Order: sequence, then C-alpha cells, then structure tokens
Amino acid sequence: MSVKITVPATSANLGIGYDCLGMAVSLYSEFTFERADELQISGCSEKYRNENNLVYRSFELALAHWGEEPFPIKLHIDAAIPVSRGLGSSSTCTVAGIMGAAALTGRIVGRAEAVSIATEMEGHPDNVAPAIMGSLVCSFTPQGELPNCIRYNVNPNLRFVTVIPPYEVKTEEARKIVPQEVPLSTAVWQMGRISGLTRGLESGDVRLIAAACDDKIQEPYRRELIPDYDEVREVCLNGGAATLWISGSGSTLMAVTDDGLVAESLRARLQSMHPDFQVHVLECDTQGVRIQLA
Ligand SMILES: Nc1ncnc2c1ncn2[C@@H]1O[C@H](COP(=O)(O)OP(=O)(O)O)[C@@H](O)[C@H]1O
Ligand SMILES: N[C@@H](CCOP(=O)(O)O)C(=O)O
Repeated sequence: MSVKITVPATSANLGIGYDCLGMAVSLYSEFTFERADELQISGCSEKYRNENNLVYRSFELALAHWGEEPFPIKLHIDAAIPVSRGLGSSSTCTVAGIMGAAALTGRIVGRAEAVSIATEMEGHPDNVAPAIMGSLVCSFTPQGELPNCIRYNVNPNLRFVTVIPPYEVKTEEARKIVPQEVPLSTAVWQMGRISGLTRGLESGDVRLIAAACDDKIQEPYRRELIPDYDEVREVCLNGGAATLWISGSGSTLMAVTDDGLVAESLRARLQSMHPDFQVHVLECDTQGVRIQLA
C-alpha cells in the first residue's frame, strides 16, 4: 500500500501576526510513502536523501509519540513549494511526515493532535496549523496545553499575488534579527491590527486589510534581507494591489487584491521585469492536508 499526502504552502505572519497568524494557499507539495526494507528517498536534492530528512524525522517523531518503533520507508517528494522562500516548505515536510506515519500504521490522527506534534517539530504553530486545517488560522498555546487554533474563512474574491525571488532567506537566520522585546505602544499597535486583518480577510474588505497591514515587529528588519522588497512593493501598490506583506520570513512577497484582472496584470508585469522570479496568483486553500491511499 502507498499513501500520497498533499500539503498546501502557507504564508505565515501575514505581516502583522508574527508567530500567530498563517494562511494556506493554493500551491502544493506531494509526498508518497510506502513501507520498504531500507530508507529510500527520491525527488529532492541529494543533501536531503538521508535519515536527517525533515519528513523522515517528523515521521519518526510521530511514531515515538504513539509508542511505535520507527521503520524504513520509500519516500518520493514532488515539491512545487520552493525551499527557504517563506512559503512553509519545512511545514509541508513536517505535516507530511506525521500524516504519513499515521496512514502507514492505520492510526486516526485528529487535527489538534497533528498540530501539536507538528508544532513540537517546527517550534511555532503559524505554518503547520493552516497547512493541516486549511484557510486562515490564528494560533496560541496556553501554558501546559495543546495549541488553540482559531480558523477563519477567507473571502473567495481575494487573490494573493505571490512573488518568489530566486534567493533564499533561512527562517533560522531571519528570526535572529527580530528584536526579542517591544515597547508597550508597539504591542498595542499590533493587537488592534491583527483583529482588523482577520476581519478584513474574512469579509474581503481590502481597505481594512490595507489599513491593518502595517507591522512593526518584524517587517522593518526583514525587508533589509530582501533586495527587491522596495521595487516589488511599489509596483504592486501602484498597480492596484491593496497591500503587500513578507510571506513568512521571506524572501517571498505577497500582494493582496480583490480584483482578478489587477492580479493577472501584476503577475505579467512582475514576471516580465524578473524572468528569474516565480510569480503566481494564488487563492486561499480551504482544505489543508489531503491523504489519498493508492
Ligand atoms: N524536500 C525537502 N526534503 C527535506 N527537507 C526539506 C525539503 N524541503 C524543505 N526542507 C527543510 O526545510 C528547510 C527550509 O525551511 P525554512 O528555512 O524554514 O524555509 P521555508 O520558509 O521554506 O519553510 C530546509 O532547510 C530543509 O531542512
Ligand atoms: N513566524 C515564523 C514563520 C516562518 O515561516 P517560513 O515559511 O519562513 O518558514 C517567522 O516569521 O519566523
């Protein structure tokens, strides 16, 4: 028996919601698992074809949670989501490993448990929660409890113009430049805007989305890691997008519009300016991780 796990890309933070907001989007990576006599990994770069592969480490972690011994697998990865661009490639690996372990051992794993194990692996729930649950998710973890995940619908008229530069930004490095403490005034600034952004994404009110998207915690520091930030932002805002945020820790930039024509025009313009970038018009993914037995 083989099992195919499909996991959506995720845009974490959405600018204002550092480490607590994330949204699943319509770009996917696929992971096919079957039992084998020895570990075999294909479809990814050579450096990941070993037992340190994040998918396999997450597979082992999930088995350990359930008191099961690890066993070798044949794993094939078909990833449309590029690595270290702020679209949650690491979360796709983590989520796939957990769901692959459940499927191959015949275990039913609920979304809450999957989010909890995945958060242990990732360190923060903002990518893994929407990758598992779909849609827009706000997560927080009360002391000593499992993560609480609040799922919001996203207005289907919204389009996310996703601009992926050819260079990486490693999340680990991008976390180091975010100040560990903020003044009270910054905390207050962020709180109101997080509420405004979730309501704006639900209702499709792009004016509210634009007003709320003004982060002071991480974007002012991380934009320095993305040489094309200023130019892409200007093109998107002048071209009719409501706002733009750094997706996750970058390097991807994501502009928001409720006008499909604006989205397509921006995609064409940015792609012709930067043939070496990937530029997609994405929608919110409402389903999250999918499992198919073959
Ligand atoms: N196909 C893959 N196989 C194994 N590990 C992967 C794969 N894709 C991504 N990863 C892991 O995810 C890491 C990238 O994570 P990160 O820097 O957080 O960026 P991202 O925004 O893409 O999640 C890689 O260094 C690697 O450890
Ligand atoms: N909240 C995290 C999100 C990182 O997302 P990624 O897709 O860049 O891995 C952060 O901002 O560090």
